[in-house]
Order: sequence, then C-alpha cells, then structure tokens
Amino acid sequence: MQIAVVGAGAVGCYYGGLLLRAGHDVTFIGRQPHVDAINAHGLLLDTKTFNGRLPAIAATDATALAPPDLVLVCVKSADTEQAGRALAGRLRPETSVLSLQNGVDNAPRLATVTGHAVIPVVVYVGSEMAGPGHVRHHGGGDLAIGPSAASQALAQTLEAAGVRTTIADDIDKTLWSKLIINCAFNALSAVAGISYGPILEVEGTRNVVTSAVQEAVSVARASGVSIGDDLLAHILNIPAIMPNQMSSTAQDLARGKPSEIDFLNGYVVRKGAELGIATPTNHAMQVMVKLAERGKAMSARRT
Ligand SMILES: NC(=O)C1=CN([C@@H]2O[C@H](COP(=O)(O)OP(=O)(O)OC[C@H]3O[C@@H](n4cnc5c(N)ncnc54)[C@H](OP(=O)(O)O)[C@@H]3O)[C@@H](O)[C@H]2O)C=CC1
Ligand SMILES: CC(C)(CO)C(=O)C(=O)O
Repeated sequence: MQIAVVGAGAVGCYYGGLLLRAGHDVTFIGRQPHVDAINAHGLLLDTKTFNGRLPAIAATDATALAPPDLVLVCVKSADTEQAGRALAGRLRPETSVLSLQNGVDNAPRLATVTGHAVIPVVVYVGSEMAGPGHVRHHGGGDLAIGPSAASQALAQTLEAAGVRTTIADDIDKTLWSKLIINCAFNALSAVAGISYGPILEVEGTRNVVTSAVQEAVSVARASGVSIGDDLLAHILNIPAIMPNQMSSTAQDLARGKPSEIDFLNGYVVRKGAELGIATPTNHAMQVMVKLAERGKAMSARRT
C-alpha cells in the first residue's frame, strides 16, 4: 500500500515505521533534519522489541507525493490546517485519511481544508523523537479508529503491522474521554514540571482535577456526547497507573515548543462559551500554560 505520513514526528514515525516494516511503501513528510536523516540512513525505529534502520523516503512537502492509498496526519493540532492544505490535489476519492492526533476537532478541521472525509483516530502510545530520523517507543501503541466503510480493512492493515486496533462505534465518546484525561492532568503536569505520580498528593489538586473534569464532562454532554459517570474515578486513578508520565504539554514546554493547550482545555473553554457552560478551571489551566509558554519564550530571547 502507498502510505504518506504527514508530520514525521513521534507518532508519525512510530506508526509509519511499523507499516514500513510490514512491507508498505511509506513516504514521510516532515521537517528538514528528520527528512535528511531518513533519506540518508533510513528511519531508526527503536522499540522494546525491534531496533533497526528501515530504508524510507522522506520529503519536506507533499508536492512530490504520488497519490497515496492511505494518509496518516500526525502533526500537532495547531498545524492541522497547514498540513491539510499541503495535501490538496494529492488525494484520490478512495484515499483514506486518518487523523492521529489528540483533541476532538482535528478530523473535521482537516476535512474542511482538504474537502476529503477524514477518519478520527485516538492514539494510545508513548513515543518521542530521540534525534533526527530516530523514533523511540516508550509503551502502548493501541489505536481506536472511527467507523467508516474503509475502517475494517484499515484495522486489518494496522493489525498486520503489529498495531492493536479497534473500531470505536462511538468515536466521539472515545475522543472526548481522552480529551478529558488531557484536561485533567496536562496543564498541571506542565506548569509544575511534575509527573503524574505525586500530582494528587498535593493538597487541593484532587479538587482542581475534579472540577476540570466535571466542567469538561458537562460540555461533552451538552455537545451530545455520552460520557459515563465512571470517567472521573478512572481519571483519578491515572496517577497510580502511570506515575512516571510527564504530560505531552509538559514535554512541549520543556522543549520550548508551543503546546496544544488551546485544543485541550482551550477547546473545552471555547465550546463551553458557545453552549453557555462555565469552565473557569479549564480556563485557568489554559491561561497558566499560555503564561508558562510566554515565560519560556521570553527567557529564550534573553539568552
Ligand atoms: N507523542 C506521543 O506519545 C503522543 C502524541 N499524540 C498526539 O499526536 C499528535 C502528534 O504528536 P507528536 O508526534 O508527538 O508530535 P511531533 O511534534 O513529534 O511530530 C509532528 C512533526 O510534524 C512536523 N510538522 C508540523 N507541520 C508540518 C507540515 N505541514 N509538514 C511537515 N511536517 C510538519 C513537526 O515539526 P515542528 O515541530 O517543526 O512543527 C514535527 O516534527 C499530537 O496531536 C499529539 O497530541 C497522541 C498520543 C501520544
Ligand atoms: C499522557 C496522556 C495519555 C495523558 O495526559 C497524554 O495523552 C498526553 O500527555 O498528552
């Protein structure tokens, strides 16, 4: 299968790498250092069970791309429109486009700019770029893909490449459940520079997390998404399940990269405003992260 990965980063190189290893023809669209490293030495796929270089083709834009059968869009949420616009004219009607991104609105935003149907995917992986063209897998890897006429065949392709894949009948619920987890912990982990393990030990955190979750659940339900009553208990147990996890927002801040906070707590705030639901805790979390980003940028300019 001809596959294009748009966003040769932690997620794109991990899933693209597994598909490459399974024999597919994968082209990685990414930034110059990764593109140069992949073209020169192959993609270095570094997982617990496989560590090796896989010959691959990479490019900094999609202009040279032959129309693919499958596109995995794996850019951060702020880059969705730009990535989508770059695909214009390169998609055949039968091309499947998957959005492997956090947040709940990337697939519709991508569909708007490409004029093509986009299947949302919830990604349960921990991976990072350890260097140019070098993806390191830390754990997990399951995908939940939205239902579509192509989803069964796509799930089979992914399974054959070693990716445990389910088709989520209620993909909105699955997307929102992940979003609400992100709303609970990402900002706190980022602003404090703390992993999840000790987060609830600090007095008051449990109340703040509960409030953020309750607001987000209210917004989800008012948007027509049926979130169960058990989600809060699950979320409060996450620090015990992944004590060493730093949120992706914390990792973005540490790297001096813009975070996705406007598409996590920020999305709940925007949607809440539309629906007349107050979201002060999510708003405070969004603002704290924006301030921390600003602080980082200012100190980087001073050095
Ligand atoms: N990493 C993880 O473990 C997980 C990530 N996710 C989600 O997956 C999505 C992707 O995250 P992740 O892989 O970590 O992000 P990365 O930043 O590692 O990868 C995205 C890459 O795409 C590049 N890029 C952005 N726009 C374009 C473009 N138009 N053309 C070519 N390259 C582009 C980025 O460059 P630059 O940085 O220069 O902009 C970056 O190198 C996010 O929504 C994230 O929340 C979900 C679960 C786990
Ligand atoms: C670690 C996890 C699953 C929860 O916050 C995540 O998705 C993130 O950090 O963005």
